[in-house]
Amino acid sequence: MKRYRVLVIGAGRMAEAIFAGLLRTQVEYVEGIVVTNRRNAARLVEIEEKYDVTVTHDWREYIGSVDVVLLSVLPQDHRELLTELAPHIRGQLVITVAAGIGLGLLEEMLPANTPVAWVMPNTASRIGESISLYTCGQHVSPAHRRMLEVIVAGIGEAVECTEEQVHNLTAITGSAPAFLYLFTEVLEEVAQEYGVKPEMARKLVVQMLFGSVAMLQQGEEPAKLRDDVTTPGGVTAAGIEVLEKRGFHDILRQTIYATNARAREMMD
Ligand SMILES: NC(=O)C1=CN([C@@H]2O[C@H](COP(=O)(O)OP(=O)(O)OC[C@H]3O[C@@H](n4cnc5c(N)ncnc54)[C@H](O)[C@@H]3O)[C@@H](O)[C@H]2O)C=CC1
Ligand SMILES: O=C(O)[C@@H]1CCC=N1
Repeated sequence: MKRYRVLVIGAGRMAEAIFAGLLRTQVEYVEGIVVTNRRNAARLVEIEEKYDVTVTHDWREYIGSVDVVLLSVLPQDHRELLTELAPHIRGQLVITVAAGIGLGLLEEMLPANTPVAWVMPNTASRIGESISLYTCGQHVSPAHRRMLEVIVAGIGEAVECTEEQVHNLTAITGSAPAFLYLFTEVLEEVAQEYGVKPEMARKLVVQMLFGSVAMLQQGEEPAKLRDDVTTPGGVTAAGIEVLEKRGFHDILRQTIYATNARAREMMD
C-alpha cells in the first residue's frame, strides 16, 4: 500500500482537524506528517506534544521529500506563499482548503504541470463528520486522486465537484454550520429568557436538532417533515407565518449569496 508524506502549511483550526483526522482514520496511508506555521511557535509546540507529527519553522527542509503539500492558510495569504513555494515544487500534489481560491491561481503561480486540488471542508472535520467538496486541476493523475481521496476521507464524507460548484456551495457546506449555530444560539437565548437554565436549554435544543437531522437522514423530504410539524390550524403555522412575512427565504438566500460573493472577492 502506498504511504504518503504530507506537509501542512498553516497550523490553524482546519489544518489540525485534517491532520488529526488523517492520523485517526487513515494512518495506514501516512508515512509522515510535517506541520509548519508562520509565527506562532507555541502553537507548534502544542501540536508536537499532542500528535505524532514533525513540526518545523522552515518547510523548505521538507518540501523536497513530501508527496502532498496542504495549504491551510487564509485566502489572502496565498499569493505570497505560492510565490515562495513555486521554486520548490517538483510534482508534489498541492492542495488548498481556502475559501474562494479556485484552481486557476495555483496552476498559474506554480510550475507548469503541477497537480493541484481545491478542497472545501467544514469544521465537523474535527469529529470526522465533514462534508467536503473537492475539485482537481488539469494535471491530477489517478495516483494523485488517490492521495486526495485519502486526505478527504480522513475528515468525513467528500464529493467531487466542478470548480464552479465549489465556489457556489462554499456557503452551503463550509459556512452554513455557522448559520445553524446562530439559529441554535437564538433558540437557547429565548429558552433562557423564559427562565430555563442554560444547561437545560442546551440539552433541549441539541436533541431537537439531532432528532430533526436524523429524520432527514432517513431520506424524508424537508417540506413533508415541516408539514408534519405544522398541524392544521395549530401553533407552528403562526411561527412559520412570521418567518415568511419577515422574508426568511430571502434572508437566507441573501446570506448564501453574500458569503459566496465575499469568498470570490477575497481573491480579486
Ligand atoms: N474554519 C472553517 O470552517 C473553514 C476554513 N476554511 C479555510 O481554511 C483556511 C484556514 O482557516 P482556519 O483554520 O479557520 O484559520 P486559522 O486562522 O485558524 O489558521 C490559519 C493559519 O495559517 C497560518 N499562516 C498564515 N500564513 C502562513 C504562511 N505563509 N506559512 C505558514 N503558516 C501561515 C497562520 O499562522 C494560522 O495559524 C482558510 O483559507 C479558510 O478559508 C475552509 C473551510 C472551512
Ligand atoms: O469563514 C471562512 O472564511 C471559512 C471558509 C468557509 C467557512 N469558514
